[in-house]
Amino acid sequence: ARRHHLGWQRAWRDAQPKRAYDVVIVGAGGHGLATAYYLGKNHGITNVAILEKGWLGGGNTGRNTTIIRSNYLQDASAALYEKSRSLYETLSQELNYNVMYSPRGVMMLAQTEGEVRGYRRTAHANSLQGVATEFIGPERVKQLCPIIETKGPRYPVLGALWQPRGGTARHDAVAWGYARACSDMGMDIIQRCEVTGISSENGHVTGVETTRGSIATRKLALVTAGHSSVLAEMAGFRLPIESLPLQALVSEPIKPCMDVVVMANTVHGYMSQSDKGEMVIGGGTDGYNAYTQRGSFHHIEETVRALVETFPIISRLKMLRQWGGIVDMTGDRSPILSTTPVGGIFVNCGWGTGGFKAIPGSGWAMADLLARGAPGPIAGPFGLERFREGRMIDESVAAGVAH
Ligand SMILES: Cc1cc2nc3c(=O)[nH]c(=O)nc-3n(C[C@H](O)[C@H](O)[C@H](O)COP(=O)(O)OP(=O)(O)OC[C@H]3O[C@@H](n4cnc5c(N)ncnc54)[C@H](O)[C@@H]3O)c2cc1C
Ligand SMILES: CSCC(=O)[O-]
Repeated sequence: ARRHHLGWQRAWRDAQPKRAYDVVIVGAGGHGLATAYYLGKNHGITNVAILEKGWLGGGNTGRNTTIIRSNYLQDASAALYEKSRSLYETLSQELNYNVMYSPRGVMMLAQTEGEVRGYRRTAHANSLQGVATEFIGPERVKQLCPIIETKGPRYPVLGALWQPRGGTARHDAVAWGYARACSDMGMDIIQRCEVTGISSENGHVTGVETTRGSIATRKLALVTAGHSSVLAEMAGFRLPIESLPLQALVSEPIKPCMDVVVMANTVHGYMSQSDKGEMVIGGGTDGYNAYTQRGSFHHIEETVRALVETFPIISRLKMLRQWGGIVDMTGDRSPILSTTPVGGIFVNCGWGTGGFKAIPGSGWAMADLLARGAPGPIAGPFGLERFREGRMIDESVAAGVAH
């Protein structure tokens, strides 16, 4: 019983930093942990440290509204997000950890004629990309989600882009599952260890300064979401990223009333119901750059008011909790998986408001880039150079809610 009891409690070692590693990853969020996991699993590289200034999963990965989908427009996005969505399908088995993946279906409402045309276009693109989506009419929307008012006076529901195998997963469990697997492979996850400086020699990285001492490495991955520009500045280069708060809120728990995810870009909100019964509600980013992770009253008003015509039931709900994260927004709303101007330094960032769904696919592609020093087919289009070349991968419409 004692061994079993200890086995149950064992999650990941609270490792002490060594003086040097083959690879150092800054940021123990979902993307950093998944990158480490696939480095070990796909490439046999395990002399790895994942450095986290707070607690693992405490950044955006532990603060998001957990929507998983791959119904983006561009071919490069479809390859990345569909790889990720398909890895989520068996992630619990892969990690032997229940990440509670729930393919309950995701719909993006069309509430203007422009959105009808836009989502029909995306549905056609998805069918060419091997992503299973379809454009459905208002009757089907009502059948799938009876609490929706499809005949609202200002924004009637004209249809939706429907992805049946989209859904949600438990965000903490995704981080914890990857962390335990990395620890079991002998990697060191070092929490409460902030990177405060990055050293290099003759244009190549040599190590990092941290609040727990210096650590040498010749291969460094910066995976720090809203703080990516801060880390890049330590290394002496800049990133085309803006950091803004993105907020979310949950209502008091109520009886099951919604078993799909609904996103409404026109009114700028989205909603699902958690397994505990809370309505999980999100909207757009705050209108200014900041590093706060707090909620704000005006946001409740803005987001709930936007959704109340489409979901009248929320007008009588009490809101329970509100919070924010710091999202790393690129101009084209697509991520950056890339080498950098400093030899041996790589970045995985720019996931903005929609990177939770990409964690497994991003980790897979980033591990490949780190192991081989050059991007594979999935990471290839997402290099930093696209911003110099003007080769945008424009997903500003497909972003969760148009930001
Ligand atoms: C409110 C909200 C709702 C969202 N909803 C969704 C959604 O429904 N679906 C979806 O796909 N995406 C969603 N997202 C986006 C998604 O959460 C993020 O894109 C994703 O979690 C980013 O993961 P990450 O690992 O890159 O970053 P994080 O999880 O933020 O991890 C980065 C880590 O780096 C650490 N760090 C920073 N600086 C340092 C340093 N100097 N030294 C050491 N460590 C450092 C931080 O502490 C942090 O833990 C949402 C985001 C928010 C905020
Ligand atoms: C925060 S928006 C969620 C998404 O991109 O599906």
